[in-house]
Amino acid sequence: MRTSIRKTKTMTCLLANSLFVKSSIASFQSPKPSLYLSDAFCTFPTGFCNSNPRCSRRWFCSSSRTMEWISYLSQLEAAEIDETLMGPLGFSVDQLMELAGLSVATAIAEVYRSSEYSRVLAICGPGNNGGDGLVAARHLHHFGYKPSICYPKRTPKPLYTGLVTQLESLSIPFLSVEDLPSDLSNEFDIMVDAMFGFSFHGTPRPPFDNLIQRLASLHNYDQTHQKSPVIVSVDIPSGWHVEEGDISGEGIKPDMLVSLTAPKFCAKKFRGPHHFLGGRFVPLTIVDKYKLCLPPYPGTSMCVRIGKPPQVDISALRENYISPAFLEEQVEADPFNQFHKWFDDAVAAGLREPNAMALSTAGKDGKPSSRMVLLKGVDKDGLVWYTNYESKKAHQLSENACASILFYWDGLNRQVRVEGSVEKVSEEESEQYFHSRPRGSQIGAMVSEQSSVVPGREAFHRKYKELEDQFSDGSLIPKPKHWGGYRLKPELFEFWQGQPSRLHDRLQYSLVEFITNKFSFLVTSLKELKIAVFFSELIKVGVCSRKSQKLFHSKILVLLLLQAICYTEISEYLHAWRR
Ligand SMILES: NC(=O)C1=CN([C@@H]2O[C@H](COP(=O)(O)OP(=O)(O)OC[C@H]3O[C@@H](n4cnc5c(N)ncnc54)[C@H](O)[C@@H]3O)[C@@H](O)[C@H]2O)[C@@H](O)CC1
Ligand SMILES: [K+]
Repeated sequence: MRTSIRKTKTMTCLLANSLFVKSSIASFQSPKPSLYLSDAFCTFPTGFCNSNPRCSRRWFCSSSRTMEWISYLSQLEAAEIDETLMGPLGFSVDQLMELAGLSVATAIAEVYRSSEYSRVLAICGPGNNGGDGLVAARHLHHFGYKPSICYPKRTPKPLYTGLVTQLESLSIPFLSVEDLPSDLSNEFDIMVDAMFGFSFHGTPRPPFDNLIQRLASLHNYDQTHQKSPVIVSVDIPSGWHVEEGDISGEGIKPDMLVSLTAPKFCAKKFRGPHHFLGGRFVPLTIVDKYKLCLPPYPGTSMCVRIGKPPQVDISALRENYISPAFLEEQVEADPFNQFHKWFDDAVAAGLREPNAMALSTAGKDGKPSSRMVLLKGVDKDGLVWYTNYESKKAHQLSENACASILFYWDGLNRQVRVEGSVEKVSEEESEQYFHSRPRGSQIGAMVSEQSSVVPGREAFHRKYKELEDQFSDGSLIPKPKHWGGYRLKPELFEFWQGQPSRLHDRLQYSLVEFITNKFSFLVTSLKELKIAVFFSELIKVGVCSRKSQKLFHSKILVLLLLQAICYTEISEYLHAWRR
């Protein structure tokens, strides 16, 4: 496709503009919602509670930040579980420590990006809690952070000396207590408190008493609105009573607590914004024996947030996009090739569902609707997705066959907008794709009466089950008449690359602009042709010399040639468009 490319440097905040929320929304009177069949993209969230039927130790806590049903352990139980894991259950301390430290590092990385919080100080104690801190520091190094370690009471066991050697081989600096800068706030963004865990008792002895005090006093900076490092406590905020919490009220107030195995009783007193659970190794025997209620871990994650995420000031949410410049010289002449290039980048970056796109349509009333759908094909003819032909989008497209598609690839700071006209794909194409889908999805499409109010999930599931039984012999599941694909034929592509300070790069390919440019060329050249013909007529009647006559003839020839090229380009384009 031949198109014109236009580049716009913009200083507006593209996302903030489009996501602006009106505060008057609260006054909107909503009737009781009906249960609708959802659009294809939406996946049902997996339950958070693993609903252990054997769980009787539910903790109902009034704190809005704490999960209502999670189990908490006493100091004795924590020590017992530790012994059982490393005794009859066959775990080694190295294994558990590695998984615990990895959980801490992943929880940190989930909340505090290395681009903003790179400088980490891990203060490690003499026991296993200190070991977790050493392991977490190693993983954080590999995640792109710059950790330093303060490890004043080293344990001369092979496990710990090995961890130290591993860190030294990565050139991670070890700082003595004396070497620590007098103002920790200036030097570090994250303080990992890995001094004491569930075996702590009494009051902290030197040098940890002083180190704990220094961490506790960091919060004074908050009060003076200076930037202070965030504190991440491993398993227990060091110095807190394992069950009673911060008895004096003057202890460490961590911003993040990563409870390991299960939270200990003191965690009920945690008031920071980020409470995570790590240590994804608890076997069912332990769950049963201690009647634990623990949340399931999402996907392959090593940590899970427990407690509500903090309330945020939406207006303060902003990202400074750091990405390479996106210049005209670098782009493909054909927007489809450019799209493929960026799509491949999104796949290579491991982004989840890079084919997820927001589809916006509007019916004859002009009121737009958007929803996420999945791109299922792209070639020179356009972009294809499949859906229910009785859905709202289908209804709107029947009234107004134009749509806008938006891809947002977060990890790459990229957005692609595609606009154009839409038509149904052929029945054969829909049939072919329908039968390539998993049988469950094929039955789902038969069950679905999308965008209609359903009596309830029960009826919906019953129908699914009936059809599943009907086709359990593996026979061909017929494509429902109301199911098929759409193809958007692009008229405009806009590629957006986020840049620092909102100086984003946008490159636009516009077919309309291409045609407009070509026509304006034709009009100008026709005018010139008329003038040239007029003068060559004058020559015929002897008004001009023979020399000028030759000049006008060659001009006429050149103009005719250019016009022919222009006509060919336009007809090629129109032909491609009508395909
Ligand atoms: N399943 C589990 O039980 C797991 C436990 N792990 C970690 O292991 C921790 C428990 O480890 P440990 O049992 O080694 O104990 P800690 O790391 O909690 O601390 C024990 C050390 O602290 C010293 N200590 C205790 N009270 C003190 C005080 N008042 N002043 C100065 N020093 C004091 C002790 O002499 C001992 O050297 C957990 O909190 C957790 O971080 C993880 O590594 C993996 C799994
Ligand atoms: K700790």
